[in-house]
Amino acid sequence: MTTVNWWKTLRAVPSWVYPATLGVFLLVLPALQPGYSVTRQVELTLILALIVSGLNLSLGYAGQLAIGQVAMYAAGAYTAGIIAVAGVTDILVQLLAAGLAALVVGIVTGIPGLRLGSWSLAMTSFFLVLLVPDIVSIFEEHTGGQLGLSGIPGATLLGFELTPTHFYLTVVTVTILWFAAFRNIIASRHGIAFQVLKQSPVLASSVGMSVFRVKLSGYATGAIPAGLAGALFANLDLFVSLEAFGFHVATGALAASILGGSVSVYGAVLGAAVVEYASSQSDSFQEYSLVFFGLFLLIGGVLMSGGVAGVARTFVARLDRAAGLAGRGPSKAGDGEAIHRIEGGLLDATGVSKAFGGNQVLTDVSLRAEPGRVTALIGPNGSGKTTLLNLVCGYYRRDAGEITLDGTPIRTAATHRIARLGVARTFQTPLIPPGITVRDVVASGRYTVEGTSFAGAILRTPRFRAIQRRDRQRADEMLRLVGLEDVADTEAATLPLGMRRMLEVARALVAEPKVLLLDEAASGLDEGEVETLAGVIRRIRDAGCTIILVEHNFGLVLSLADEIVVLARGSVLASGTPSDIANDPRVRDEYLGASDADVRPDDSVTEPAARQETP
Ligand SMILES: Nc1ncnc2c1ncn2[C@@H]1O[C@H](COP(=O)(O)OP(=O)(O)OP(=O)(O)O)[C@@H](O)[C@H]1O
Repeated sequence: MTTVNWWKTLRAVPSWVYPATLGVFLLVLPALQPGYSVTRQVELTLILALIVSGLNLSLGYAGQLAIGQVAMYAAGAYTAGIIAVAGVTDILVQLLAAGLAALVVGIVTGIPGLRLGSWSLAMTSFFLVLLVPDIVSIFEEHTGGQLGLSGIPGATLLGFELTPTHFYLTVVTVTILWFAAFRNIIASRHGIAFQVLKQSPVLASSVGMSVFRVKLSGYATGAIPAGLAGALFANLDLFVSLEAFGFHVATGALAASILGGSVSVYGAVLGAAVVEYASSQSDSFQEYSLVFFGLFLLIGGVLMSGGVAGVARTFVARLDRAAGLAGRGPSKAGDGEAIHRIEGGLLDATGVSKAFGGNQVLTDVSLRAEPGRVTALIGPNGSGKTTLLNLVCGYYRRDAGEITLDGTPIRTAATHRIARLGVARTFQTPLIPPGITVRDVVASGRYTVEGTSFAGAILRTPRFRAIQRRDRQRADEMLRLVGLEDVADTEAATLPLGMRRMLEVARALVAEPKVLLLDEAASGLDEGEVETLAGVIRRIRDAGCTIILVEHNFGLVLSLADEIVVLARGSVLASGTPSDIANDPRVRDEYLGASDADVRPDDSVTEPAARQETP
């Protein structure tokens, strides 16, 4: 068998089989009688892996810079220890209580940290770790203060005392179950939502996500495994002391996360294994642990971009390419793809004004976009086109004027609520999150269509599976529409600009919006790509969608638009049909900048003379 065939055989095996094999090996390990030190090493590694996985979830996937996992670990350990001393020795009850305690700490500290924005969460979580000794001292009577919490009775399960082997099996089982849950979350739309949010809150809200809720759910969910780890730790030595929750542990967890690859599920186990093994090897490692952790951070973060998991992914991608398993190139935009009827909405902006400080960007601008029509918004650079789109989407608050959708005023400035009303958009610079496939990028546009819970995602309920199937189906339809079905499994961020622009159109369209805002969707495309885009826009329009097209490509505008609104210095200079606009001398002077440009409606695709590159 050649190397290529070996690789193809390995890749044909479902990816969950590899971690499952490791899980089974750890479960049968006691039968090999490995000795106390090995089982203890495995237990400590898995406890650390649980903490690190929480960090991967909140920091790596959801992008929340916070290192409070150690405080949640402490909350879990003390909760389990205290209730055990009080007589509740059942490990299941302790795990539940510890997970809940950690979740509460995550929510209570996450709300102010995230509400205040910027670096607040990082600072809050930093102080949280500093607060642990004080809180332990305040409740000294229960926690044992500086002396530690001793006298914890051995754990039981449904009335039976756990032997050391039983306890080892409990640690392995809890870790396997959590990692299965973690993997299911990451592979679900919630995991994709975290990555969308990490790429850009603006993008997240444009597909209807509440940025605050998604951030909080990422941060708080990451607390749960730390709490479970705490409960297991309390039962390991039946003693809990402050030493286990210091900064060196927080830094060790961070080092393990970065070394294993923070944007990965199983990288947490790998990173934890390296850190735990190194810590157990010598006393000098313990003494200079911060220096070593710093080294691990450098190796994982700088030398190996994305840690060991990142290196492994690159390696796999290379072997896939060599074996011909990578996606094919783009196909022709699918003329045959049936596009559903879209209920377009009537978008009416009246007398809209907006100033940034002393800079009056829009003055008394009105625009009416109707279903089944393309309304183009054109004008020189800086005339306020994108600002108007941003006011429609709720990114900015208008100073004056009214914007209505089907007669209902859009009063809220919450972008995700406006997106849920049926307003979708693309961006001047495509916003495509790294690390997710083309299909998942499109499916992320359906985040608010048919809600699914975390529990549904973890347990893979029939409802969750049905919604996931529909997400994939609709995403594939959109990909066929824009001609990207052959690259559906490719990492989206690696696509060239033209394909990323098409991808944004597919993502915006997948939730069947009433109004589609296209912000310079043809910018940077070659002639063939512009033609493909024009075909797609016509089909969306014919399906009934309301389209507002901000575009510098005057030829494209003339060939596509049913109505054109020309902005100049923040005011409407002219509006009318393409031929009205093409023949309007004011437009030719102001916008085209050449009275002899002689642009006719049937002109080929050309850039206006006044076009300057936007930064
Ligand atoms: N958040 C902001 N803060 C301050 N000024 C802003 C902001 N957003 C836009 N502007 C200003 O508003 C004016 C209009 O910008 P806008 O991006 O809306 O123009 P545009 O017509 O879309 O230009 P282009 O064709 O280059 O994209 C510019 O002078 C810009 O500097």
